[in-house]
Amino acid sequence: MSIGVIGAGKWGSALHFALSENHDVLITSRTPRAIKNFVTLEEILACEYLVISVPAQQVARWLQENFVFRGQKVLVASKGIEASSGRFLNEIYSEYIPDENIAFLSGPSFAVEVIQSLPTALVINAKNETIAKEFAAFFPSFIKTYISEDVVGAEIAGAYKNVIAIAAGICSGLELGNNAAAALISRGLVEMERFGSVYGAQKDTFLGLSGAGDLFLTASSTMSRNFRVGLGLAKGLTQEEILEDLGEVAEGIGTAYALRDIAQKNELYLPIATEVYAMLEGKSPQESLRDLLTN
Ligand SMILES: NC(=O)C1=CN([C@@H]2O[C@H](COP(=O)(O)OP(=O)(O)OC[C@H]3O[C@@H](n4cnc5c(N)ncnc54)[C@H](OP(=O)(O)O)[C@@H]3O)[C@@H](O)[C@H]2O)C=CC1
Ligand SMILES: O=C(CO)COP(=O)(O)O
Repeated sequence: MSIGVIGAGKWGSALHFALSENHDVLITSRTPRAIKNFVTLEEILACEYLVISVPAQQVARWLQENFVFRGQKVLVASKGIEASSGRFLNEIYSEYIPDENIAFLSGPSFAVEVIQSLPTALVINAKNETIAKEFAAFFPSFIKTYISEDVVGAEIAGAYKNVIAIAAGICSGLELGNNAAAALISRGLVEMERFGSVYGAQKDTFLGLSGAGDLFLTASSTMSRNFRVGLGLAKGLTQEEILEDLGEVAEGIGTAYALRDIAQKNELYLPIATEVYAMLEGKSPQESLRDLLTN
């Protein structure tokens, strides 16, 4: 049995660390690194189990240019919706990997805490229960794992909470208070669930680790990159300035563009996501938050 991680960013590296507790795990990335067990992509693709942590906006291109399906079982660790097409990750991956071979990771999990072996709970979501259980068994004891069949629900929850986290960061940056933050986060959860229901997602997914759990984590902490994007917008910084400062991926940005497009095409009411999109496009955060929070 062999396991390989693709993408040595913050999350891929943390997952590599965690999975290595009980297994010999290989890792690769676009940029080579002098770390233990770092190998070529070709070697990783020969593994039986793959964990892929390539940012959502790059996944389609990465698969097209690099991926060869040889019957591997794949755990997708990214969270986001493709901005250019509005496609969910499970749709993008389905062109390369059959449903029975793929699982999606969700739940509240800052990489910096996983890398310190702090207690964390994750959900492995897959249509094929056997593969979900196989991946769940690889995690060390400090990571409690759950399994679920609600792939689309987990995916939407994980992607959407990043957009709400941006809004929460703006709310905090504008010093609108705890009442406003609680209103925004709870309305955000309702908005995520309502959006998910259009795609057949289960309500319970939004009430549990993948939804409320991950939303509460990211929408209330400066450890979240997406929350920090919100803080930057509240200061009046542009998207470009914020991203340069951050130096890491903030999936809520691309996902806000994707949601705005999906909302327009399908006439869906997504008030918070639509305002986040508008602020990313230059609308005043004060005006947006007033529109969201007051009569
Ligand atoms: N950080 C966290 O706490 C968590 C993150 N996630 C999700 O994991 C995913 C990855 O995030 P994270 O690792 O934190 O992000 P980082 O910004 O730390 O790293 C992103 C990595 O993606 C790689 N990358 C960027 N562009 C490409 C490309 N075109 N082709 C191939 N690889 C590319 C880079 O590889 P290289 O450096 O080799 O160039 C980089 O290391 C995101 O979807 C995020 O939402 C999920 C849960 C927790
Ligand atoms: O998804 C995450 C934690 O579960 C990480 O969130 P950020 O990308 O906002 O840091």
